[in-house]
Amino acid sequence: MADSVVPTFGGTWDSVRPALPSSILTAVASLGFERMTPVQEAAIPAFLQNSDVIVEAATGSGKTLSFVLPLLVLLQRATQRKPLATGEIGALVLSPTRELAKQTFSVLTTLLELSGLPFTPLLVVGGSASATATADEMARVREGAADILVGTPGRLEDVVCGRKKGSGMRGRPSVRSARLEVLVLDEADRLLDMGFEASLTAILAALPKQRRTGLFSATMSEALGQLVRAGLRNPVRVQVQVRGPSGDSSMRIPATLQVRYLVCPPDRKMAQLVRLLRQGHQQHGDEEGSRPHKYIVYFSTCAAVDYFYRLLKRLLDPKPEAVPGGQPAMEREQRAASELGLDAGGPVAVYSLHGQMVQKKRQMTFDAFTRLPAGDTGVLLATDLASRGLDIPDVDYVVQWDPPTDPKSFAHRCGRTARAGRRGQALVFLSPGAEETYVDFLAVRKIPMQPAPYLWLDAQGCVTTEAPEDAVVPEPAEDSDDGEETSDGSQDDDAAEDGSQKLKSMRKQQKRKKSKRRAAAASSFPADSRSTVLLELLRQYSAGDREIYGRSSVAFVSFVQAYAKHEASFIFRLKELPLIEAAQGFALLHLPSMPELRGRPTRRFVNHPVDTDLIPYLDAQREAQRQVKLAKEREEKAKEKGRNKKKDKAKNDAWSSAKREREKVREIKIKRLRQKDERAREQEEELMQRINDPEVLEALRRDPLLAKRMLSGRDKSLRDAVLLAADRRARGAPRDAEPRTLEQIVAEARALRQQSRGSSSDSSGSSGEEDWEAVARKERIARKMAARGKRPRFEFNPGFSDEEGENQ
Ligand SMILES: Nc1ncnc2c1ncn2[C@@H]1O[C@H](COP(=O)(O)OP(=O)(O)OP(=O)(O)O)[C@@H](O)[C@H]1O
Repeated sequence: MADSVVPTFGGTWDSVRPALPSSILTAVASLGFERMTPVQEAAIPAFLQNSDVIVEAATGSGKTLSFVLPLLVLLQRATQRKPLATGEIGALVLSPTRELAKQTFSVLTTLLELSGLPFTPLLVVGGSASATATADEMARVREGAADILVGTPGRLEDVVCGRKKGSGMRGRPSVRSARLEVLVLDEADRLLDMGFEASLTAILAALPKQRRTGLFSATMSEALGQLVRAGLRNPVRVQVQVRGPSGDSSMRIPATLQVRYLVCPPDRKMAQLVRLLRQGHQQHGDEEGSRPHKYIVYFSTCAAVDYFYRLLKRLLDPKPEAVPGGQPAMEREQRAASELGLDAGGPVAVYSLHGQMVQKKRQMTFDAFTRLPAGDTGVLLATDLASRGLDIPDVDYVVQWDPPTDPKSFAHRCGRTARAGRRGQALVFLSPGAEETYVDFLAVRKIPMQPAPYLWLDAQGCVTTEAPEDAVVPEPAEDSDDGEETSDGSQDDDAAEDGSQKLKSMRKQQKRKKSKRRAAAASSFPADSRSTVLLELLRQYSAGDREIYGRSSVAFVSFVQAYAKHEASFIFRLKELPLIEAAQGFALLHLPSMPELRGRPTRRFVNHPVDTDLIPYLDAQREAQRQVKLAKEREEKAKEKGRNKKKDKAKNDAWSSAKREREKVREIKIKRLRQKDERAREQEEELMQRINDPEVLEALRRDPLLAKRMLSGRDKSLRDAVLLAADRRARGAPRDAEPRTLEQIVAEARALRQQSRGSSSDSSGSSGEEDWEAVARKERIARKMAARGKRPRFEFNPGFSDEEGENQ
């Protein structure tokens, strides 16, 4: 990359008023800095004149020196008459991340060494590389060996406010801050965000009101609402803006930074990234100093960084031990990679950096990437942990795989390149559709972007911006990926009956049109077969290495969750994100089960045929451990199955015996009923023989209502009548000349019954009762049989129907 320094510098150091001490002038001269940057020129005098300052200037414009130099000068002034006592601190610098705190600490240490000023700085950050380092740090704080503390809010709160680690309770502060002269909040807008609220409030409360406070950031105006919390007094606002290319508008990014965007479906991002890395080498060959060789690629989540780190490492810098099948397999893979133009320019060193890594590894990665040998190509995959303040030398290109959740981070991410007058490039991938409005959104925020061309591979595997002739634009997809229905409009015609329905129908139509437009936008990209081949290659990596496979779904799910949390949610709408393409872009073997995929056209996603349980770890020891674990799980499952079988059997047995019991009871009941029926039948037959007395039958026919009542068992008198008739016949009594009514017959029967009760035993009565029950039963049976269309076995027709009887 060209080292050309754009003339963005101001006056010389000795022109500062009030003048900087000679020790400081010597120090900056030793650093090789001949002139001040515009922000230094404006902020240093303001801070030195005992004003609180709020400084906003583009990334890489030299803000660190803008506060470090005045801090040293103010501290020197304050301690000239009365030096700081043991345990007293004179200045405090707060940074949002450990990396940034370390970087500031290093600048401070260098300046102190070069200037010979008698102050001792101390770095106070969490997660020290070793327990010894932490103990050492604390011992130095206790001994009062520090005049200037630089650190992160959490740890500084412990030291300044005396919070007891872990308990959250206050103890005795490790330092005395009554004579604190200068407080600096670097990346102040981030520190004033909610995440640091508690620690920051506690620290500010512990510091004296009489102090100089400086707030510094590239996106300071975003935090203006919270400034009052920082306890500033009549602050001077320093805002350094950059002239745009047309000279009329101001920009929030360095003039040497070219920011571009590429609209492409999410499944093309990987191919674009890889081609971008290769393009740099291709355009500039090995001509040292002219080609980009240091890239940072930002992802929204730690899991995505972890996953893509493994994929890219295997793709761009393969090692035989990282390939299943060793050297021969690696050579085969390299041949495939060569067809995709991946081998041009030699290996690319891949690094990863995010907040979930242990501090030691974080530091090692950071150092390794910072000291990447000249001429080597390196890519650092990072989260926003590395977006602010980090001054990594010679970063040429910043790629944003996803736009940041917090829009403020966009400028900070881009600002890792094009620092201190160097040139740099930044690229952000946007999905077709709603995300394209991000360009206007950033333009309003004074970050202008230009479109970037889509990168292709020609027949020789070289990166080109020309689409190959055979690249065909596919037909728009039938099903849109936004979960909205795409029925034709005809069915809505009926719905437009009243006003509200009309409105509803119009809205539906608008929605459909929008969704079709989006689908058309997504599918208007010519097919890129080699991008698909690349994704297939990555899927193969995943299918052969559990280390990669295990992280794939987690990365994708975390990406989707982060997407849903975008602060610019009116642009980044999960509903409109083509999730299936995004999953393909993550080279997933199968879609994870997640609620966000409900209603999406998942049929478009082709699952990989591999049995995912059989995917091994390449590390033999880890795989052996997994196998042991699997065996244990299988054993446990088998045992569980056995236990379940027993349980099931017991359950089944219990159920069967209960069933048997129920059947037994039923059989007994049926048997009893049958017996009862049999008895009833016999009784009925007997009764019917008796009732065949023509006189009784006649009477029954004549008085059907009474007959019905009696036969239905509500009046047992008929039974007596039958008995009487039987008696009369037995006695050979003559029939009356006049036909008798049923009532007369019954009355006679009753009288007779009374007589016979008086003279004979009760047994005859009881047998009579049984007969009458049988009569009632008989009548019921007759009715049932009639309903079934059968004739009763006995002839009995009292001459009425139920309905007639009831209705009368
Ligand atoms: N006067 C100067 N002349 C030349 N280089 C300078 C000068 N001042 C600072 N630099 C260099 O510019 C680079 C960027 O400086 P610095 O890290 O202070 O930027 P910054 O404005 O704090 O950026 P950010 O907003 O990203 O934190 C550093 O490498 C630093 O050494």
